[in-house]
Amino acid sequence: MEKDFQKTFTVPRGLLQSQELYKYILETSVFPREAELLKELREVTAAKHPRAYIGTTPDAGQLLSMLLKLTNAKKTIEIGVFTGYSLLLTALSTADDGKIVAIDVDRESYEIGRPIIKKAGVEHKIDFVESAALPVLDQLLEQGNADSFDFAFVDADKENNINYHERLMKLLKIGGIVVYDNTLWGGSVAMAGDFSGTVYTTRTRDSTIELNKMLAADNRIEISHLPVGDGVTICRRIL
Ligand SMILES: C[S@@+](CC[C@H](N)C(=O)[O-])C[C@H]1O[C@@H](n2cnc3c(N)ncnc32)[C@H](O)[C@@H]1O
Ligand SMILES: O=c1cc(-c2ccc(O)cc2)oc2c(O)c(O)ccc12
Repeated sequence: MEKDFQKTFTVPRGLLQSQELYKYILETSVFPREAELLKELREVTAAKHPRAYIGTTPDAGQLLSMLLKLTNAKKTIEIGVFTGYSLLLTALSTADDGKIVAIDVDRESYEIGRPIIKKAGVEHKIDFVESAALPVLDQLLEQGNADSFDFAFVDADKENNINYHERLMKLLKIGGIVVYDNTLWGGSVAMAGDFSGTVYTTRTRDSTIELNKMLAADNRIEISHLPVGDGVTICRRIL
């Protein structure tokens, strides 16, 4: 259990004071409520993928699921699929006629989780696009999808988040939600120093700091920045 925990979670303490507290939250409030197929997907990822730790954490996933249900989201975008944890969770949290445009440069990782998505009976909601995300977002805009999406989850190359944000501000409806993952990047956003040679690279730390400043100053959105998982920022488009 301890070894699996270390392998799956990059920041074994999450962002909390102690590993015990993070484990307490997971074991008390998250794992007992996690859908069996999500658990299975997490386990298959840990067994088959050497970088299993980059998957969305189950506590952040639980928040995502709550937001999708609260907003009754139907038309959604996911940027950064990996093996499909947040994608399956989105598919399970939206109505049967929900649609998800799921974008990732890496189809091989998606294929690890796909049999479980099939087994869950939700594959019909998913349009997986194997591509870099920026041109796909531009294409969606050119094809007349402005102001039409209810929800977006962004969890890919953190250096492009500011570029994704500009496109998403056009693609989302007023009232639509975009959630950014990793907005505290292991706590490094508030630490001085050089993170090169660690998972928390300096380049990504610096672009996360830029993103956080930009989101805080953007009057088109309301935001809530939370220390869940690796840091999650919820933005609601208001203009
Ligand atoms: C952190 S993982 C996503 C985790 C996923 N949300 C989950 O629940 O497991 C980041 C993913 O972003 C993808 N990615 C990186 N750069 C990308 C880009 N420019 N466009 C689309 N996907 C990209 C990577 O291939 C990787 O699968
Ligand atoms: O350590 C990581 C790395 C990533 C990552 C790497 C390469 C890409 O093209 C995209 C993302 O993402 C992570 C992540 O989302 C996370 O929650 C923890 C760690 C990492």
